[in-house]
Amino acid sequence: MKTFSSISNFESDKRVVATLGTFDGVHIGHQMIIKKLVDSAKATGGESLVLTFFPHPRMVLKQDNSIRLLNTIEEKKELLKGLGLDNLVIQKFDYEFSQHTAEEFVKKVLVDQFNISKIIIGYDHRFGKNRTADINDLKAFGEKYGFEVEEISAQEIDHVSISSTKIRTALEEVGDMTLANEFLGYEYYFSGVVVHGKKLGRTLGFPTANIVVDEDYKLIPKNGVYVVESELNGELVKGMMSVGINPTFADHPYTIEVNYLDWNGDLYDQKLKVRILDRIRDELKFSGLDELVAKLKDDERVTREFFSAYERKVVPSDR
Ligand SMILES: Cc1cc2nc3c(=O)[nH]c(=O)nc-3n(C[C@H](O)[C@H](O)[C@H](O)COP(=O)(O)O)c2cc1C
Ligand SMILES: Nc1ncnc2c1ncn2[C@@H]1O[C@H](COP(=O)(O)OP(=O)(O)O)[C@@H](O)[C@H]1O
Repeated sequence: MKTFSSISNFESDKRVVATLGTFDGVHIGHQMIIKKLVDSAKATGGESLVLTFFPHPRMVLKQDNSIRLLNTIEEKKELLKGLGLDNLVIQKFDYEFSQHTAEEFVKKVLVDQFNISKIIIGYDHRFGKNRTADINDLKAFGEKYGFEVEEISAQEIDHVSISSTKIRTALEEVGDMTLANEFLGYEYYFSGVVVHGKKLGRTLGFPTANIVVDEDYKLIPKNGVYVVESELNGELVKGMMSVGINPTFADHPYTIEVNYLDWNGDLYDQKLKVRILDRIRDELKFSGLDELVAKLKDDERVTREFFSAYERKVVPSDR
């Protein structure tokens, strides 16, 4: 897969089958669209292309920096590459770009720059300045400029009834990993670097790798305790993760910490990828360390039980 950092950098001598959107999460609804795109490009001897925008239009137009996204740009690249996409164009979405009228966008970008033979798009897609144009306008432009428009119907989209917003809400408000992972079609994951903590974990018999996530816009599920898995030095390792402020300790900062089961070694400064499989419980405030350690032992038991019954319904992202 080739990645382009702007529309104007794109070049290809083949005609292109394109789609556009944010594709946050690259969930199974998105995967269906990308599959159509890749198949259609193969069938016509052309190349597939996804045009995506970064930062998220909501961050720019509504100046809403509180929005957390399911994927970092790096993750999106990885997921789209795995689906066999030929070209990913990441256009900086800024005020200037948002001012393109629908026809300017179609002519300058889709026709002159991408030379599309076809665009595949959802029935409810709106585009251009102030989102004024819809699929019927796009079809009219298609006739004018000579490209096909393949509409993804309401039935096809509603059939899966999945949206990035639903997944974000499930993770942020409930911590519902089962629903999120089912909708994503892969196990939700994040990456980050292991930093030094308070060195308390080891004294409790549960050392925890404290992870600082790569991008601050990456959505981390609601505070609580989770079953996770990582590859450590090439070995698949089970773990339990605590996300939150650890209320047992006064003024504890927000941390993301993983205790890996049956594993011992130094993880400082390593970059880890953590896949989140299930939620165990909310964070609790304990009366003392004994009570905390008793609960950690219980969490460990729950984690082991989870794995002994776990049947993978979805593929891990990197396999
Ligand atoms: C699986 C797991 C669950 C945890 N649950 C809680 C909790 O409910 N309440 C709490 O105050 N701390 C909780 N902790 C955090 C520990 O109390 C402790 O702060 C941490 O393991 C030590 O941090 P350190 O790496 O900075 O030494 C949990 C830790 C783990 C690994
Ligand atoms: N099973 C394990 N799970 C997590 N980290 C471990 C494990 N065994 C050893 N470690 C190491 O111990 C560190 C965590 O120990 P801890 O006492 O909690 O220190 P810190 O407060 O710096 O995180 C990890 O960063 C890692 O280098």
